Amino acid sequence: MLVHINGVLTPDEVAFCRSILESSSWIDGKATAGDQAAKAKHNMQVPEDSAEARRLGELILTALARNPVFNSAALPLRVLPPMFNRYDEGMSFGAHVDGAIRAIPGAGGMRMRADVSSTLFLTDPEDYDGGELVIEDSYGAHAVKLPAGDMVVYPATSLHRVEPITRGSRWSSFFWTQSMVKDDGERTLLYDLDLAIIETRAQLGDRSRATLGLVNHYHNLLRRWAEL
Ligand SMILES: O=C(O)CCC(=O)C(=O)O
Ligand SMILES: [Fe+2]
Repeated sequence: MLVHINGVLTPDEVAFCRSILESSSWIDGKATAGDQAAKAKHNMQVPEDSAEARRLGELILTALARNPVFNSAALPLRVLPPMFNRYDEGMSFGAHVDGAIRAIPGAGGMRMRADVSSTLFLTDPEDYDGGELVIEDSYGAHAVKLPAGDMVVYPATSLHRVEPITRGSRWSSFFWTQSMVKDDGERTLLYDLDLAIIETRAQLGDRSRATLGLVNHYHNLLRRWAEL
């Protein structure tokens, strides 16, 4: 399931992130990629352990914690500290799949499973050409290019790529989430059910038996599928 989440960061937060990133150091993005992905990866990243990445990462984690759509779609158990990348003219990231298991920085060798991938856009679409994030699923390929502050969430199981930049520069934050529900199909059912519950609550109120029944069903499915 591919979900577009509006306004994860406010315009002020985007501007703040961009001002910090402007004075950060940048390294070759191959530093954090596995062997196959590294060959396809032509971009720049802020070093994971830099003060700038940590500070902005905290800001994004706080924004995610308050975002109901992210919490419903990803059902996060752990979120890896957000990282920051940039593609200047001519840069791209060819087709690849994200590694299944990642080390949690500073957690004494603890690792987590990457179930959900996210890109949070920090550049508005009119400021660059190319740079679409193209995600493949059983319905075909989806090209995603969102306003600054918006985010796309997609299953880490999908092949994806970033098209070459032909003008300007595309900045974003990207990160992985271990979900309480590792299977994308089950997560999608829970997300759709949550949307139906929101609609039912609005139309029938919280005291209706229909609302109560659906909420009961939601929690019972989550109880059945969640791994903590
Ligand atoms: O820049 C993006 O939108 C995606 C980055 C990506 O796919 C990755 O770093 O694995
Ligand atoms: Fe990726």
